[in-house]
Amino acid sequence: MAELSLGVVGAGYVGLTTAVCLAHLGHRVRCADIDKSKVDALRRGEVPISEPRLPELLAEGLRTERLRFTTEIAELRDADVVFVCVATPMGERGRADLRALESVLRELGGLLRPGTVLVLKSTVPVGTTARVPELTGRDDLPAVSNPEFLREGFAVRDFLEPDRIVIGGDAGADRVEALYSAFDAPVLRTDPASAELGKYASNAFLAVKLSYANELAELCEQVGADVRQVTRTMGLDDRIGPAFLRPGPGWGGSCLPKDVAALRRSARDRGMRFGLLNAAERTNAVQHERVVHKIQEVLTGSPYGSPAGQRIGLLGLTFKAGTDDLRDSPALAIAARLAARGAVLTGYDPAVPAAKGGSIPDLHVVDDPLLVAKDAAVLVVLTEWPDFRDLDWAQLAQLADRAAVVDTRNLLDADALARHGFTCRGIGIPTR
Ligand SMILES: NC(=O)c1ccc[n+]([C@@H]2O[C@H](COP(=O)([O-])OP(=O)(O)OC[C@H]3O[C@@H](n4cnc5c(N)ncnc54)[C@H](O)[C@@H]3O)[C@@H](O)[C@H]2O)c1
Ligand SMILES: O=c1ccn([C@@H]2O[C@H](COP(=O)(O)OP(=O)(O)O[C@H]3O[C@H](CO)[C@@H](O)[C@H](O)[C@H]3O)[C@@H](O)[C@H]2O)c(=O)[nH]1
Repeated sequence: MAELSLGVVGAGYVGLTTAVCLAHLGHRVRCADIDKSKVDALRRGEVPISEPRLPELLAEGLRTERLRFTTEIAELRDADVVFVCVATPMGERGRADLRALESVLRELGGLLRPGTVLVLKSTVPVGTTARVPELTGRDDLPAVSNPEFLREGFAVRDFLEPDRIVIGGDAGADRVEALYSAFDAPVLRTDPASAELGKYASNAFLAVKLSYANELAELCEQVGADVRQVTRTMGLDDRIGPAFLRPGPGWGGSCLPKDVAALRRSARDRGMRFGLLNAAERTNAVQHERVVHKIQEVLTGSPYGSPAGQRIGLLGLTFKAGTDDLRDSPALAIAARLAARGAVLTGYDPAVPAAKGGSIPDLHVVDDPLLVAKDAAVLVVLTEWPDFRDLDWAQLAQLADRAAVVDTRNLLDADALARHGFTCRGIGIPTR
């Protein structure tokens, strides 16, 4: 297709990935962000987040001069299509906070040429795309909802090889579809409301599935079953599928919690109680507490015993492996609960340097897993980094006060750890 001039607003996980990938596909892309230090870093070819392939694609875009970064949104005025990718975090009473998005749309309304297509890639509540004329003050800017489904840690891969592309809208939708013509993925053309809701519905379903797995893990412990075998049994049924059935410390990240809350709230605003979402959220909060109880049981012999004054070593701080993102991390939620009860916490994460972790309250972040083990009464695996399997567990056993592990991701080989004298308690599996 003919090379288009594209604009992207927001250079975060979604905006930066969109910008570098569209430049990679041969388009001229201007990416605007209000964060000057981020823009300066990107111009130097430095990627502020940890995502495979982003550095190479950024370098390529800068080298070919197809990709440029700016703090001036006005530089997007000649674009044929503008992708809006700013954050829509959790706001009051669970509602999506649309202030950044609304302000961007107002600004764009003051500068774009008639006919420029506005693409909402940010996750937005039903009805937001329909409000674009009101927010821009223009009726000559076609608006399309094109939700993004990429996962952190796989951002580039998921963008370039998506499971599906959803394009909600009428005017302008053909031009957006053409941008994706090189992709081998089903394209769903929908109305804007269905596209917007499809995004929330997908994330909320994943959250429900995870809460189900976490609750099931608890039942497994009660009845003496092994959740790994139970979920394998379920996952081999094509109708269920094996993904998103691994129990853990709770689901987190910058998307699932805020999107479940926003969907629940938008149902509530229309007089509907979406009970399943309430239950999934409640189960998630309970999961944090279950992990704390498990740790307290290992420390004191009782799930309700106090961890005050005890040294606890945390292995993994990010919300999942493969990312350096700490936003809404269950690991930090659990750390906060333990710290509030007087535990003394040290943490290590391969993606979180001590300098960056310095801002986490009540947690001393170190750059060496051995320092986490030193004098610890228990080690807690909170993120499923595969590197943790290969730690020098013999040395950790020598450094620790007690050789005890709570493995909230069922990551470690309990038999191998037992050879070094460790007891290892997982989630939903028989204790060794
Ligand atoms: N992170 C993900 O994995 C992911 C995946 C799919 C969809 N989403 C959705 O995409 C949206 C963006 O998420 P994200 O994680 O990329 O956010 P982010 O916080 O990583 O990035 C947002 C960027 O927007 C910039 N920004 C804020 N106001 C601006 C303005 N007025 N003008 C220009 N730039 C501005 C910020 O400085 C920041 O760099 C959200 O709606 C999110 O729900 C996120
Ligand atoms: O079997 C599993 C799978 C995931 N998780 C947890 O679930 C959370 C979310 O994981 P994931 O969905 O991989 O994270 P994100 O990168 O935030 O991606 C989700 O949120 C994005 C933003 O909307 C969407 O685009 C993606 O499709 C959607 O998967 C994390 O805490 C994981 O540790 C588990 O506990 N067990």
